[in-house]
Amino acid sequence: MAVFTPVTESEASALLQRLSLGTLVALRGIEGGIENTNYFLTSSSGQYVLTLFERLAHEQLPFYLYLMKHLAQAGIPVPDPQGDAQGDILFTVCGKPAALATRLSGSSQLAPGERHCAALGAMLARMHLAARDYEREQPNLRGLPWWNATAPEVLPHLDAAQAQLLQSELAYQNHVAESAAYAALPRGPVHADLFRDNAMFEGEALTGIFDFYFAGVDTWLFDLAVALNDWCVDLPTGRHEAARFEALLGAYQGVRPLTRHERVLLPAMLRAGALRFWISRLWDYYLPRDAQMLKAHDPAHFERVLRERVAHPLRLQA
Ligand SMILES: Nc1ncnc2c1ncn2[C@@H]1O[C@H](COP(=O)(O)OP(=O)(O)OP(=O)(O)O)[C@@H](O)[C@H]1O
Ligand SMILES: N[C@@H](CCO)C(=O)O
Repeated sequence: MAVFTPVTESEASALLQRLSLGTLVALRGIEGGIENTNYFLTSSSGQYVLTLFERLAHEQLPFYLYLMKHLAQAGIPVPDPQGDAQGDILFTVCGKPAALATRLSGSSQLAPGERHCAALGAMLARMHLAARDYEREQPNLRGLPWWNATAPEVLPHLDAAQAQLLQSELAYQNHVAESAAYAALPRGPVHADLFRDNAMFEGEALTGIFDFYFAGVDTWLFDLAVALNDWCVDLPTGRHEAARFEALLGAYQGVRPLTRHERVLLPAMLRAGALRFWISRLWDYYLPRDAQMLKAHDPAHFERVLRERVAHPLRLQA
């Protein structure tokens, strides 16, 4: 369970009062999630999620929270951070930066079919377009500079073959990032962590996407690759699953067709997406932080995905 910081009912009530959102009815810690403390909060005026940010600094948070607000106002179904009378949406609870956002209905579809993937792909493209006029700037803080900085911390924990893979893939991604094709990729605010557990469905209808706390300005193609690597993968083997892959990519392109450079670099970005989560999972696994109960994600999965993407690059027709 991801309750790193316990919140009392009186602390939650004080926040509700500040936001004029009625009186507290229920407060329940949320299991799952490995980054932040999350509670479902029901008040006399509605259902919300209270998040205490454990790793992110106060200065980084306005980018995420105002992005969510921007997207919500543009009609993208995302949690809408609630503001006080001054319009502030970032607060302090138990000494931690905190926000209260609307709760999405539905539940995550952890075994998605083609229709779920298509709904997600279309929404991802809509989200990219809706974020184009978002004015705040923040790089993807889990981008290439972070991979380069974090790899030396995890390398001592790897065997020789893993270390070789990590180092050669990093070298390849640094090389790609210096290319003219990469510089030509369209970019903007991206989610950067749009996994199955960060979307909600009711049946086959997508009711929303959430957990924007890895968002940043990066290439749209990287965001798409992260989603394809999770939604369209055979989990035991790490192989891509063609029907779901076509469904997600086709629906994305139904809203925003890929550019020529994006088509060329998709195989490289699928590798980049696998590398990003292999490194972060290694980091969480070998260098864990305190938690009441913390279940680290399995790093070996993204090692398999990366090996697959290197061995069997997907080619799109030019
Ligand atoms: N706005 C929301 N509406 C409905 N449910 C939510 C909302 N925000 C969070 N949740 C629930 O809380 C759980 C944990 O949230 P989340 O995934 O954001 O955790 P985290 O620790 O911040 O992130 P991570 O995915 O990085 O582990 C989700 O799986 C979901 O069930
Ligand atoms: N989506 C990440 C967890 C952090 O949000 C992972 O699966 O490793």
